[in-house]
Amino acid sequence: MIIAIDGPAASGKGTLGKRLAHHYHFRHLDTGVIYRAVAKALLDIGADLANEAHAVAAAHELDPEKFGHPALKTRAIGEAASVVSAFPGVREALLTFQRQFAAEPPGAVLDGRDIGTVICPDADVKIFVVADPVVRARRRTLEARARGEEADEAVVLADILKRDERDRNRPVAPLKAAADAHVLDNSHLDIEAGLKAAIAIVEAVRIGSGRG
Ligand SMILES: Nc1ncnc2c1ncn2[C@@H]1O[C@H](COP(=O)(O)OP(=O)(O)OP(=O)(O)O)[C@@H](O)[C@H]1O
Ligand SMILES: Nc1ccn([C@@H]2O[C@H](COP(=O)(O)O)[C@@H](O)[C@H]2O)c(=O)n1
Repeated sequence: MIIAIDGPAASGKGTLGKRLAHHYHFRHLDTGVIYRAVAKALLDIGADLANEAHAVAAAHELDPEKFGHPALKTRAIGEAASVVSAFPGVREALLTFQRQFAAEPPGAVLDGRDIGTVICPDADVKIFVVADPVVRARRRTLEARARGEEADEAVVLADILKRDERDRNRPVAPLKAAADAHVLDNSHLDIEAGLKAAIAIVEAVRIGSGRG
């Protein structure tokens, strides 16, 4: 089974994806870290983020062993990732890795922006996670502060809105819900309640498809 989770910045995709994968004993891939890793590789060597050829080369040279690097979490890398992810060549370079990850048994949960629309259009279950931007900014600010970073909620909100705008309006693989996605608004749900709602969606699909 493949579960595709998409949604805007800081909507809780990764948190939900990780927990859903744990619940079903599936593998989990936060695809945002891949684009963040491309951005970090470019920033580390002082390359111009606007240069598609450099970004494509960096995408081809990625080392998945480094996807857990804590520096990938920063706001600056998220912003840079949003710039390089708009290059069609970068997305093309990363397509096979994501599809191969999704195809391996026993099942996979992938979260990102284009999982249900481009990477796994035939996913068994598609969930589009949303939350009020102010709620998302508050959660992200608390998360950064818990890591010991300074964070201003208004700046975080502006950053989230800017990134969503860019991700929604790029010509290739824009952020959007697949036509057959289930929208899950967690603005007023805690993490456990969000997980429960997602499991209910997955189970309804399994029962409907005769696999329950
Ligand atoms: N339902 C929830 N209730 C409260 N906090 C939540 C909930 N879901 C996620 N969070 C918190 O919100 C923050 C953002 O969540 P998360 O990193 O999962 O979002 P994301 O959509 O994966 O972000 P990104 O855009 O970076 O991929 C984290 O601090 C997480 O713990
Ligand atoms: N499937 C995806 C996942 C991410 N992106 C881009 O990367 C940026 C960072 O992603 P996070 O999930 O870690 O916030 C994001 O703003 C997107 O531009 C993507 O294009 N496709």
